[in-house]
Amino acid sequence: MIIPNPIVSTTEKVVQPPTITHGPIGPGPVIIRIEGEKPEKDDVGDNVPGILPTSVEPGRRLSEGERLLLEALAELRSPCAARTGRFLTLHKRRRRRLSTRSLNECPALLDDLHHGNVKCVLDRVWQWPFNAFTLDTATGGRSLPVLCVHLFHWYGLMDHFNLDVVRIWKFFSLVEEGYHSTNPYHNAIHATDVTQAMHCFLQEKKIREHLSPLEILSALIAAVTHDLDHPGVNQPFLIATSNHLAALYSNTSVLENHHWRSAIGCLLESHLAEEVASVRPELEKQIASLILATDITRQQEFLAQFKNYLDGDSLDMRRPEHRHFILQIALKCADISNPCRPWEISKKWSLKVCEEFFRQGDYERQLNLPVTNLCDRFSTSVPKIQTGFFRFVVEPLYIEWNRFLNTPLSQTLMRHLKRNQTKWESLQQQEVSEETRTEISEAEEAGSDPPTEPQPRRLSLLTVPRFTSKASDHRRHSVPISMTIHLQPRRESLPDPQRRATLGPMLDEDDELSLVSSCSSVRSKSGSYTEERPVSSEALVPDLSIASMTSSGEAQRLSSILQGNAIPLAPQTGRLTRQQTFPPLQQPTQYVRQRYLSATGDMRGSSSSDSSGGDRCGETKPLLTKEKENVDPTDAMKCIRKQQSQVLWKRRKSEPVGLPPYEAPVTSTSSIRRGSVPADTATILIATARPQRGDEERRKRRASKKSLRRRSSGGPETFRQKEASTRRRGSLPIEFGGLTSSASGRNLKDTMRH
Ligand SMILES: Nc1ncnc2c1ncn2[C@@H]1O[C@@H]2COP(=O)(O)O[C@H]2[C@H]1O
Ligand SMILES: [Zn+2]
Repeated sequence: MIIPNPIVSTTEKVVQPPTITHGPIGPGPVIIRIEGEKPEKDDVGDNVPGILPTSVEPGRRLSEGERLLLEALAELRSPCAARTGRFLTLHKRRRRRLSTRSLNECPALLDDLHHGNVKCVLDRVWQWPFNAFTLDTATGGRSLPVLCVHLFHWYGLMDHFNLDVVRIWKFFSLVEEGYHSTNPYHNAIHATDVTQAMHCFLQEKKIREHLSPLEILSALIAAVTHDLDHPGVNQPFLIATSNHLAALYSNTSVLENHHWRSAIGCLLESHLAEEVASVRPELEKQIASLILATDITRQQEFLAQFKNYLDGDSLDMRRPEHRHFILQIALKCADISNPCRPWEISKKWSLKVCEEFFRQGDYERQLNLPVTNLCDRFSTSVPKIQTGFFRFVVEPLYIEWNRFLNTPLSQTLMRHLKRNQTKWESLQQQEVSEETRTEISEAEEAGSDPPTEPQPRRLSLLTVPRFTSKASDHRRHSVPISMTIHLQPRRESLPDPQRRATLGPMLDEDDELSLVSSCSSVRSKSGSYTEERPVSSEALVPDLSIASMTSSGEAQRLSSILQGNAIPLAPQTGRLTRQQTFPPLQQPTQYVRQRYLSATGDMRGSSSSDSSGGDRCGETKPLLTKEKENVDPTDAMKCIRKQQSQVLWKRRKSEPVGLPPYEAPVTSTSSIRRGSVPADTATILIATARPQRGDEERRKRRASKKSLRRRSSGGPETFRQKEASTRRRGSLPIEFGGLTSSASGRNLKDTMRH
């Protein structure tokens, strides 16, 4: 079978403004790229799908005027914007192009592949032990379109709806592109996995024999787009960071609303919508409703209804609304089906999803937001998350699903689920016993009884800050100084050797991610703590950034277009430019470079100031006020810190304790005092600092009852914690609550709220 090349379109020639690219150095000769044309041999590098480079009028050099004009056009529609502009929370997509990407230019090769490994995988696509990672490898990272096109043929949807295969390819390529390949979990492979699970469920007799082609079409499209353009953080994070999507969807099913609307956007952009014009309203309605059902916070609602139907034996699959309900449940089950895969596959998903949680925790920490329990790599672990998720989320749903289907497939799912659950429980148990052992030995070492005060779990795995000599010099009390989070550009970490040894039998050496959450601190011989460089996992190189659409105005506009209330934007102007919204865990310089890829004038203005390394706080003000939801987090954080420093400085003057001279702004390597520090600092510390187990001073304090009593009777931390929590309003991060008393804090809060 010849797989159509999704890129070289012979049937359509989209009229788009040309984009231009320069040679490697300086403006140089200009190559014009025109959509739909075949590339020159040597110019097939980093193509935007649908835009292939070619030299028009070979040999002719452009005049200066033409060059400037084309440059201006390119600014409007740069390759980056073209690649990322159609979605709302886009970011850099593929960091490196897989070498097999060049297969796009060579369908015959792809065909060979298809008849090889890919065919092998696709031949078994109806079976439950499906490994989406294998398909992804076999297809050179194109599992999503390969699987979907295969399924569309298999179900006869191409013939039934008379679909153009090129448009179908284009549609799935757009969808694939809309997934963030740098998300460990919410990426195109997850979409492939869920679609395959959905395919298995659609094969179940109880379901299959009643479904109409339109329902199959909706179910497959919903499955593959259900997490489209997922930013890798959850809804509470979007709300807490005042993301424009949260405002757009009134804090309700924010991501799911965004996913289905992005799906419709792909239908439109690929022109598939035109091909299904006769059924389009119903198709869109079903896609929206199916995707909205995947909101995990609505689980109880669906589960209760499902139980109701099953208890009353009242499901009638001849009724469209009942079929639709079952498709909703099927998609929900498919979405959380990874715990029901064979252990090796399931475990891989578990590690990936947890890594994504932990990254969110890192963002929260960096922003001084309260770290979500589930996302705190220092206080929870993969086995703990998994046992909870399996028990409280997956099992209840799958029990009912099995009750409904009651087939070999559903029994297989339950079997895998139970087996995997037992494995995670046993891993968790080992973890607990190991921690208990560690605590006892530590207590013995400190010459005291085991601590009676409640200790955060897994304290021994806390990241201990690197104390700069300067900070240590200034330290006056026995209170641990903390807590600057040294966030390196994110990498995956491996479990520490000790823990790996404990969990050894359950783990493979090639596990890409840490089974435990993190063990990034090690103690050197000298007794000081150093950070262990986490081990990189190439396949899971994290986001450099997460980005968002230019403005909520554009989001609103897209929204109204999708609802059919507005004239769609012309292709040239309909592309939304990208801007970062969330903090990148990387060096600011790298971030600046990416941040200012946007063609927005204001942003360009800031770019130069950024690179000059001047006082960016003042310069980011227009950003904070003008482009509210797209605040550069690096700038925002610097502003926050600067303003904090101003507050601290003011307070310090009246502070009874002689504090070391404060050096503003606080940088990532400076430390924040704890204990006797001024009120606002303490509040910040609560959000960022965690007690450091193993810290010599803390051991001493633990051994000293007097010291313990002093702490528990309302020491600064206790007091501030109380104060911080009472001050906190709504979804406002703790840190901002702590700043309410100061004018600068108020200003900052106002600014951030927009
Ligand atoms: N193995 C897992 N462990 C913990 N959470 C999971 C796991 N699999 C899925 N989830 C969560 O369940 C959610 C289902 O919807 P999403 O795919 O949007 O995001 C998913 C994750 O947040
Ligand atoms: Zn999902």
